[in-house]
Amino acid sequence: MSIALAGPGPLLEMRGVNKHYLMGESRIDALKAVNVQIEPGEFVAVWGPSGSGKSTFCNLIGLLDAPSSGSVHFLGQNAAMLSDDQRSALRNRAIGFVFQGFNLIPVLSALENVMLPLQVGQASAQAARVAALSRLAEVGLTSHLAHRPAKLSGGQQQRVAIARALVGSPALVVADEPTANLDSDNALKVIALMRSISKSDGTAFVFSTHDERLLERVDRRIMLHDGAVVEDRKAPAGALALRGKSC
Ligand SMILES: Nc1ncnc2c1ncn2[C@@H]1O[C@H](COP(=O)(O)OP(=O)(O)OP(=O)(O)O)[C@@H](O)[C@H]1O
Repeated sequence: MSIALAGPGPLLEMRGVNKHYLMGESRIDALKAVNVQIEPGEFVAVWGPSGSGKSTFCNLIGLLDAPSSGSVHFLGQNAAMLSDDQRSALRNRAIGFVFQGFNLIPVLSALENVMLPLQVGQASAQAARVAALSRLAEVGLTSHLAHRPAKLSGGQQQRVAIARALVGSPALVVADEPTANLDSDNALKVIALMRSISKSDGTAFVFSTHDERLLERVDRRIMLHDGAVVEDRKAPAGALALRGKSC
């Protein structure tokens, strides 16, 4: 069950967001005048060429970084109005992350990796174990609970990472290039898995990719070019239901 919105409105909103980085004397405009709303349960790809701003976009919607100007609103709250502690608490409670390099802890088993976010959040070991077992079953890894990451394939490691992102029942999962280290078969499987969980749990997923083949599997695609949104398109009604059958 996902966390409910405090009131009516989108799950996440970027309003007039600009983000620049300073590199010595030069300034890099990584995002320019971005206005985007993400609704609860949406399954969205952010795509574009290298350097177009996808990681910057993911960092901002995950409340990992702040815009240079404009604002990011999550669950009805302007992230800039929160203290660092409040922002961290909101992020820990309501946002899950999946990374390109999986970022699992090598000395922990699959089960322990998935339990960890809840244990850091003060849940009892028993409650963390129950939730982690359920999420690992959801990603089809019940038979690999005791495996350490090195004993898992790339696709299996990313499924553990997805289970870990979901274990706290977030409202939003942000995945920055989750398929970049996977072969095309595993990439399609990981996207199909994320989409199926998004539909069954009502969790919004936003993932970045430069792989156009994955765009057929999403509800909505947002294209970035040189930091600007140049396309924001929803899939035609019914198209995904047909495609979903072949996932
Ligand atoms: N911490 C940083 N300091 C300086 N410049 C940065 C920083 N992070 C990103 N940039 C620059 O901002 C622009 C957007 O980068 P970003 O990583 O968001 O793009 P991307 O689409 O994710 O690229 P890729 O697909 O190669 O990962 C690029 O020009 C990049 O060099």
